[in-house]
Amino acid sequence: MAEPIRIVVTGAAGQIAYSLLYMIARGEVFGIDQPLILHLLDIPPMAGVLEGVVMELNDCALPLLREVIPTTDPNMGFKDVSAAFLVGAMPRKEGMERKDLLSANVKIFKVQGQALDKVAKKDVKVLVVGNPANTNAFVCANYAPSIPRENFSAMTRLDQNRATAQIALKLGVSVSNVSNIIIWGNHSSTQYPDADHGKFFIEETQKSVSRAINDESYLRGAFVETVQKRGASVIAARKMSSAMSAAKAACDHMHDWWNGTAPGQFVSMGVFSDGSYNSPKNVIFSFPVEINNKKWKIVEGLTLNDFAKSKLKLTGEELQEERNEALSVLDASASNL
Ligand SMILES: NC(=O)C1=CN([C@@H]2O[C@H](COP(=O)(O)OP(=O)(O)OC[C@H]3O[C@@H](n4cnc5c(N)ncnc54)[C@H](O)[C@@H]3O)[C@@H](O)[C@H]2O)C=CC1
Ligand SMILES: O=C([O-])CC(=O)C(=O)O
Repeated sequence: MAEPIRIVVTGAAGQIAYSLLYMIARGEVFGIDQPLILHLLDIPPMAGVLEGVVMELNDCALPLLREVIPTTDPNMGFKDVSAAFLVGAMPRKEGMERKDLLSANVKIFKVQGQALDKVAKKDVKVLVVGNPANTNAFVCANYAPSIPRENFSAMTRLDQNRATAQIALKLGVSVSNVSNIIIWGNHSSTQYPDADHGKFFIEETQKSVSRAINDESYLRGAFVETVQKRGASVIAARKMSSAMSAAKAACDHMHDWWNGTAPGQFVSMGVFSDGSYNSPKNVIFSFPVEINNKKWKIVEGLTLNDFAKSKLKLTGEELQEERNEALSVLDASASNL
């Protein structure tokens, strides 16, 4: 069997981690032949809860799990890790937008970027889940200059999964038959869920999602809004933000980054923009990507109509605003030292 690899989950005492740790430790992300050492990072007030999580992980008697290391020290949490799930951050409550969390959460990602830079493996794959995820990933990467920028990503896979599930429901097919639904831009209510390039299989034939649905007002209206507002709808119903589905999406994102995408299929990830599709450069923007040998590549050459272009412009502008606000929060906190 392979040598164990070290994986860190931050916010390990929180609700997303409670589902996520189990899925990782079962082998759902890195494979059923890959032993793991799990690092569980949280803040000092949660040290007692972390102990309980460690007990439960041990009690699961999972064959791949070689060791569990709970810690409240980022330098120990990130030491020699090959993959990092950055979940630890404050969640929003009813009535808030995700960007309202910016001033509270952005500082966490500065500290964690610095620790990753110092002690993680240089090829570490970093997935930021904590909100506002795109801007936090931008901050984290900027404080980890010795790690390539393409190793930092933000999670829009939950949005992709939500969008795929809505389309499957509309078509009356299984989600596993639907692919290439895209999330563009920010993990926020300005994101653009796009089914125009979607495909589905029925009776062993591949068909176009938009042609089969043939309802532009749905695809530009209710579909887009349902996905944009799904996080808020879950909060309104549960009084807590999505956790089980967020954990599943984090596993899907890292699984595909680690193992690659099938030929002709793409997935959405927030990654550093190179200006593709007229997006602003130097923000973490969600694009359709194909993955090979653990490297993602933006899918180029897709045709966007004027409606899509206007949506990409809006979400790109929001990301630029968030980035500028994050930088001013960090400047202000640096000058208060
Ligand atoms: N990108 C996405 O699609 C999604 C993102 N989220 C975001 O994920 C984050 C976590 O959500 P939940 O697990 O529900 O929250 P939670 O409140 O249940 O858990 C968060 C955990 O992070 C810990 N934490 C806070 N600061 C930390 C730090 N500096 N280092 C390590 N741990 C720290 C807390 O002590 C807590 O245990 C939130 O920001 C939420 O908005 C949630 C769902 C989907
Ligand atoms: O909506 C929230 O605050 C949590 C989240 O990011 C999501 O469920 O997509």
